[in-house]
Amino acid sequence: MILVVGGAGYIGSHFVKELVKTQEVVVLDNLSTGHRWAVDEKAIFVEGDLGHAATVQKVFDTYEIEAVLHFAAFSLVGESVADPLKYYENNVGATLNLLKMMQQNSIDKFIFSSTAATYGMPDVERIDESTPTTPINPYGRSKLIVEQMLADFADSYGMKYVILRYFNAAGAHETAEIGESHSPETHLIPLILQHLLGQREAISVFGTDYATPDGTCIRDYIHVMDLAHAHILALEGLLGDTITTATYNLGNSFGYSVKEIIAMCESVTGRQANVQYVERRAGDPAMLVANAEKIYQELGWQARMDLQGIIESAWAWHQKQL
Ligand SMILES: NC(=O)c1ccc[n+]([C@@H]2O[C@H](COP(=O)([O-])OP(=O)(O)OC[C@H]3O[C@@H](n4cnc5c(N)ncnc54)[C@H](O)[C@@H]3O)[C@@H](O)[C@H]2O)c1
Ligand SMILES: O=c1ccn([C@@H]2O[C@H](COP(=O)(O)OP(=O)(O)O[C@H]3O[C@H](CO)[C@@H](O)[C@H](O)[C@H]3O)[C@@H](O)[C@H]2O)c(=O)[nH]1
Repeated sequence: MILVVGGAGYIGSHFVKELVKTQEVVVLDNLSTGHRWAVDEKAIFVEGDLGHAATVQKVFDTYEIEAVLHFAAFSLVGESVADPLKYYENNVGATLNLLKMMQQNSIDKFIFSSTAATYGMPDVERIDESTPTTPINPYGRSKLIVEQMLADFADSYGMKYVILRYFNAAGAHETAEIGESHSPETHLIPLILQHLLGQREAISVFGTDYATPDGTCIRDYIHVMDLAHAHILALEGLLGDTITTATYNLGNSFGYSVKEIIAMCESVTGRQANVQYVERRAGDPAMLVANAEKIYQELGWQARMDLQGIIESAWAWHQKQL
């Protein structure tokens, strides 16, 4: 049995849909930002908080858990700057509880959802795993602290782990049964598509004076099912004892500016956006683009969906929400 913490969230629920094809799955989620409807019906669902020791212990007592995948976190850069306590409490404090309960129950296989935000503002075109990690916002720091705890736990307690540093997740499941559904929504692609569906008056571009070719921020967008497949490979590696500890970037290795994303959304939907140029958002680095060669070399993982495919799948999902 595999435990997926945060499996009712955007990325976790897409992973669960894939995992239930081959494994028995328990999802633990407090539904703070996730949705019960997003959890595949083949998975067992437990509503509860990973920071609550008795809740986690009950899951470990009830099910024989071989490995834990940890997707649960707060993950908004701007919010983390406004309210760091919220981020350290949930992303570090509650995660420490989960790791402690795993140790007490002799569960030693762990996959962690980390982020490109751990790199901060690196001065490289493509970020690889050896790029220094100097996060520039509390969200990135909260994830890096967990990464460092995992390394210590591996050294001292023999914990086996895979850290996956995602770049910007986007897109929806091919069935359009699940997709990105955050409230409030803050992510660029869903905001543009909601605007193009008439649900928002305009799309704001945060900052036009970055040191990038068109002055807007550049990000590397990766399809949520490509992320899901990488987790399957990582899990197979841990369960098959071919991985003890590993850290991988997960991105498409292409950078797109905010303006380019808006243009691609316009092209996919055949609709014209009303764009407003506003101030920078706190905590945003100018450019984050992955070098994802390591996971290709070691696990054979490659992204399958390009930007157009990502936006087409997201568009299918958003249209279905009307
Ligand atoms: N979305 C991205 O682009 C992106 C990029 C890099 C990393 N990540 C990381 O990936 C993970 C998933 O992101 P997402 O976009 O799916 O977020 P999400 O908010 O949709 O999902 C997080 C899930 O965790 C649950 N959760 C949060 N705190 C919990 C707690 N204390 N106990 C139990 N459940 C709890 C929420 O209810 C939600 O279902 C996060 O760890 C995030 O930091 C996301
Ligand atoms: O209305 C908007 C929303 C966003 N942006 C910009 O679009 C880019 C992407 O923003 P967003 O979709 O909010 O994602 P990020 O802030 O890049 O963060 C995501 O990607 C990170 C990894 O790169 C993850 O760690 C985070 O969890 C995840 O939220 C950024 O430059 C934003 O400034 C706008 O210009 N207007």
